[in-house]
Amino acid sequence: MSKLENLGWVPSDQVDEDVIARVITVQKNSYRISDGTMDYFGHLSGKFINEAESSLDYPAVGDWVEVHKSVDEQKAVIKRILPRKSQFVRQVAGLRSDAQVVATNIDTVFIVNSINQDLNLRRIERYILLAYESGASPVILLTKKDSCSPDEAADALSQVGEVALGVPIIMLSNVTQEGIDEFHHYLEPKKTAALLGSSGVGKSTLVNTLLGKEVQVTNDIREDDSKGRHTTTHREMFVLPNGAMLIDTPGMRELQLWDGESAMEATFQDIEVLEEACRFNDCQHDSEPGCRIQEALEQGELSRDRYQSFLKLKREIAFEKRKQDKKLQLEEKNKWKKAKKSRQEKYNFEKQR
Ligand SMILES: Nc1nc2c(ncn2[C@@H]2O[C@H](COP(=O)(O)OP(=O)(O)OP(=O)(O)O)[C@@H](O)[C@H]2O)c(=O)[nH]1
Ligand SMILES: [Zn+2]
Repeated sequence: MSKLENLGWVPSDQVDEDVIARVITVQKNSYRISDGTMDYFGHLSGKFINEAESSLDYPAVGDWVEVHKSVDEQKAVIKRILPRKSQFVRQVAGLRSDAQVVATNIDTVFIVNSINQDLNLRRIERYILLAYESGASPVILLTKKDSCSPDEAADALSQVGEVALGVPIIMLSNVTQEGIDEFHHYLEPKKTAALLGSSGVGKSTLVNTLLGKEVQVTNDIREDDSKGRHTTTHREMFVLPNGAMLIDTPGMRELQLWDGESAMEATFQDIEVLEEACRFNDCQHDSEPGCRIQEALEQGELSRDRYQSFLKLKREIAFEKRKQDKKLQLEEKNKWKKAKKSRQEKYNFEKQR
């Protein structure tokens, strides 16, 4: 068995495993990659940079890349990225619609919320949407079970169950360790997981108990900085003692929606069904008499908050899509301008001959 499989690689006869590695840390334009035996400093080949069309084409934590390794120097030239199974994309603030890939090839994403303070159903919906949009499977973790009464816990579970259709929900406590075993059950060897959730819900505490002190040290990277000193860089992808991988990168904490049309259907299956059942084809589900959505809202079958949240997310996605379309238009225009210029140059050149 190749060492790559310990990093989650699925053997394929189309790929030569000797030249494959996985990106474990990305810092600005420097990459750390691993082939399961050794870590390498990675940098992009000139061809790679030339051919990259957008920021989405650059390597991110979790990517499988084809490399040319130099074992002696622990360096590797990254030649291409293998097709991604899933990707989390973050938007970069600014006028132009631009995006950055935060993490890729994630099998399971844990949506972390604490039960006590601010259990926010709308935020959970949003995270489920993000998970589906990325291509990963969501699992919901409700933390700090120790800080609420059994009744409150049961209430939280039923509320979350209503918005998280078909998504596993685990309640746990880092203090009493209740539910931790069930959580571990979802961390499968050779599969990659990531944590998603607001600040303070207990993500770092979970990661620390998962890793234990010893493992964390081996997962840190020692490298020379520009002044020749050894500095320790925090690795962004860990191999857990049971062989599961965990991605913990700051970018995952700043995720926004990005082209989630199909993910909307998975997240709001109940509303999709109601919309389809509406007997008016082009119903705005606004005030039309006999509208199925309106009926469900009035009868309490569909909560008003959930419907509002659905509409809001839909608007947000439509807005993003318009922004992306504008960007595409602009790029098309530039391409055309370039082509026109080169035609002009060719013409001038031929005229001179
Ligand atoms: N009562 C209780 N407190 C917890 C539990 N888990 C974490 N905490 C506490 O909650 C606080 C925040 O936990 P962190 O693990 O730092 O939360 P985080 O999600 O990593 O937050 P950021 O690093 O800001 O994203 C800390 O004071 C923890 O001790 C739990 O299960 N029960
Ligand atoms: Zn309707």
